[in-house]
Amino acid sequence: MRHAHSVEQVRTAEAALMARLPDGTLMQRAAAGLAATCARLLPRVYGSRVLVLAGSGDNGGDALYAGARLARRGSTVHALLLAPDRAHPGGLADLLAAGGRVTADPTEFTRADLVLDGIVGIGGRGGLRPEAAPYAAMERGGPVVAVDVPSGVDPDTGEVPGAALRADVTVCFGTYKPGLLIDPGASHTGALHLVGIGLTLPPASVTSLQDEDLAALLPVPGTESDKYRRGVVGIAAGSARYPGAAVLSVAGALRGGAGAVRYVGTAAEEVVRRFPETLVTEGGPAGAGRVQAWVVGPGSGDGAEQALREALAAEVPVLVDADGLTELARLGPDALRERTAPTLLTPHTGEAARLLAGATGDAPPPAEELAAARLVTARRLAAAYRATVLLKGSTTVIADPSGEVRVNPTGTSWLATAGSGDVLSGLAGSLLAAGLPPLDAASAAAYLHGLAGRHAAEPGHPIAALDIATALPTAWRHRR
Ligand SMILES: NC(=O)C1=CN([C@@H]2O[C@H](COP(=O)(O)OP(=O)(O)OC[C@H]3O[C@@H](n4cnc5c(N)ncnc54)[C@H](O)[C@@H]3O)[C@@H](O)[C@H]2O)[C@@H](O)CC1
Ligand SMILES: [K+]
Repeated sequence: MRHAHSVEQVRTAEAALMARLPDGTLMQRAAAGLAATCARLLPRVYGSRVLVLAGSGDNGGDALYAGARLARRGSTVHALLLAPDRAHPGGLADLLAAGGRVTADPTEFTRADLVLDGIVGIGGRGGLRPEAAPYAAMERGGPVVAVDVPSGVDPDTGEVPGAALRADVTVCFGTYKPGLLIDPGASHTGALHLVGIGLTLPPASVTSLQDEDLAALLPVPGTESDKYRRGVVGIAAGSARYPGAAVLSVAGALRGGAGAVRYVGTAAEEVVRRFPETLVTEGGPAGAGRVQAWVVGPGSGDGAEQALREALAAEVPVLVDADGLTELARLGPDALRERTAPTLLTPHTGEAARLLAGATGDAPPPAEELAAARLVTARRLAAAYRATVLLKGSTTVIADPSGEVRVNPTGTSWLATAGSGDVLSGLAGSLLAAGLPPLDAASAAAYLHGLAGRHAAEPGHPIAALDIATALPTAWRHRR
């Protein structure tokens, strides 16, 4: 599991540790890790040219001390001070003592072999200030190494309110920060490199599944298993107008580890023709046989209202997607109030906007606004509906009403194709039926779906939604 801690959590842990250690110990640990990473990135440290962009806080201090270490190993190190009279005094003195120099020449940004971004770290708020903003747009050949956080990225949320540096490598201290894992911030970090500084941390505010976590979550049938024990997932999807959504959702469900898939709706003929192993029932969820979890909404069209009401009345986990979400937004959070079993909502940002409007009574916010603030949006929806929310997009974020958040690390932009979400809904529903709690089911499904997209698009070409479902067994088997 990758753990990310909020700025507040990091500050508390740092304060506790600093109280026990001699002054400056933590900063030296950070600077040593930083300089070591830079040395690995440079073909040769001796004779290389390094620029330190240093802001007014301790982030600049880390960068200046790391610059001093590189200068002692023979690099020509320049420091460009964004706030010259407030630069970290100890770091600047050490750099100068090591033979480094201060420069005011911005062209050094393009000339240097390596740039250290020490403008702001976890103390940064708002976009870059005018004196630093031009560096966000300047082209470079060699690497930019961000110190703790690419400057301009909000460390807690991944929001990028203005200009922000783009790094090739981000060296973060003590723990990952949520903003490094969530777009748009995540797209600024390059490779992430964690340097331990000895912090004792509380449970993370945000986590991200890794390969071994997925392996532990995926259901594997035992010798005693039969199809009912493995779970039956019910799919209430598709309509005369959108029969394809039913086929795609069933395709995802069949490869998600449930023992059986039961389909209810008007697209039964198409579903069975494509997947003869599907159990089909006329009518809605209420009249269907035994089901351990429902998926309701993909392509349901006008049938969404009835299907949603019937599925929500069942005392089993329910995943609501697509037209089901539009209907839920109309009903508002009250529609879930009586439920005792978990509910999982899987909106894209447009549906999230409608759901928020349904909860607040305000006009739906612009979807782009929600895409820029994914963590906050997922948490708000989870709290408002008291449901687990999987917010789809360039970084899929899954928020539990308990406040726990998972960020999905897999995926490819080729996944943004019609019907891709229908496959995801079936897959996640299948994992719910197999008994995974909603946060695990949703994060395992997003992880596998992203990997399947990558496998299907390998080495990089357009894919159709059914290709994703077809690649799920490969993703399951190989995982990476
Ligand atoms: N506190 C600690 O024990 C440690 C801190 N470390 C480093 O210290 C950093 C945090 O240091 P600080 O708390 O001094 O904060 P920062 O250095 O991140 O930034 C604070 C300074 O930047 C200014 N500022 C805020 N937003 C800005 C913006 N958008 N543009 C330009 N200037 C802006 C503030 O006025 C303040 O002077 C960490 O990210 C990490 O790099 C590490 O050395 C490890 C130990
Ligand atoms: K930085």
